[in-house]
Amino acid sequence: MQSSLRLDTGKHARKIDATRRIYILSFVSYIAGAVMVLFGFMSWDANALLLPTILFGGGSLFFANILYFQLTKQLDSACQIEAVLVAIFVLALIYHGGHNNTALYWAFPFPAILFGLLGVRKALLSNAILMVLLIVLLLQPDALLADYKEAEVSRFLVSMLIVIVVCWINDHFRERSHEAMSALQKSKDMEANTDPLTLLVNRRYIEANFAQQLHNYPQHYFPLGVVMCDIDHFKLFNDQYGHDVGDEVLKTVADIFRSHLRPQDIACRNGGEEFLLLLPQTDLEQSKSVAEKIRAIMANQPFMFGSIEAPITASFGVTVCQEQSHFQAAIKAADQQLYRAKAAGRNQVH
Ligand SMILES: Nc1nc2c(ncn2[C@@H]2O[C@H](COP(=O)(O)OP(=O)(O)OP(=O)(O)O)[C@@H](O)[C@H]2O)c(=O)[nH]1
Repeated sequence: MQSSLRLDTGKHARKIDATRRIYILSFVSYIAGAVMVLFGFMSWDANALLLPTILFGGGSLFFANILYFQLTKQLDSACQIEAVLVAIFVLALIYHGGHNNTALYWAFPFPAILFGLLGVRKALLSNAILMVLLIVLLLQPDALLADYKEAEVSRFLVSMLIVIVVCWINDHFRERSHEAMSALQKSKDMEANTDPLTLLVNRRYIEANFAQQLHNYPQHYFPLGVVMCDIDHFKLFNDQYGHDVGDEVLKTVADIFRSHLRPQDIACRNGGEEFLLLLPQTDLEQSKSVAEKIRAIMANQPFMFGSIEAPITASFGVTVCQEQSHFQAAIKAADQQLYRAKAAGRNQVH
């Protein structure tokens, strides 16, 4: 029987995070691409083609990458390609010096862009690589086309380092707080969907989450065996042994479901001493034989608790559901079958 609830808690958060990355990818590609092409025109000089080439080339590659993303929807690869483009562009621009040697100023937004595109760990690594390459490049002024002042270079490197560290701290704790919030939400959802006594799912889970699963993935579920199970004469048991011992019976019954149903089957505490078993891809005949197996296990294994040893039996109503729109009707039909099993003398499957 399924041991953990299938809840869509994290899915929504992941979707929002993907949207954030798509915004950054689009912003960098379209805006930075357009700015680079514009600067390419502005710095056009037939005798000095390197800077316009860097700018036109960079701009076109950014446009090509966003086109690649639009066509393939491969967000991870598009972000990784974008990060490589960003790094190459920064290095090329700093090597050249840009217009009037102003290239160093343009490097400052890129650590934040890398964090936005790649997530904390990969961004930290790529920023560290970028930083090392910048240091190697800038500490060999003779190898550069640009002409930076010594004081300018040292202040640039220190400020870049500060920007990277601040971005890293910011993103690291943003990610940690998201993880904590999503864990909290998950545990709240689990609590709301679980019966605290038996730790089986409750009716709320069936009506909200499971019904949605049926809608989303009908091929995984239908035909769906629907079994309603109710402990016989439970009131008498409670009256004779006390409510606490009755609780132990409910827990024992839940353990029987956990040990004897398949991982994909779902056992729900429907309320009181009534349970609903949902058996994916199981026809009526198979569902009846599952119910019969559980009935026999319960009937042949007396309930033991301390010095108490008492027989426990249950009655079962079985039906099968073929499509989502009949789900509630199938539960009702299983309930009517259960009523017949009770009326026919209990401890039986109908
Ligand atoms: N111990 C315990 N008892 C519960 C719990 N929830 C419901 N019950 C009891 O379950 C009993 C159900 O009684 P009835 O609905 O009359 O059914 P029954 O005695 O099992 O009789 P049949 O279903 O006709 O066989 C009631 O006495 C409820 O108090 C619970 O969480 N713990």
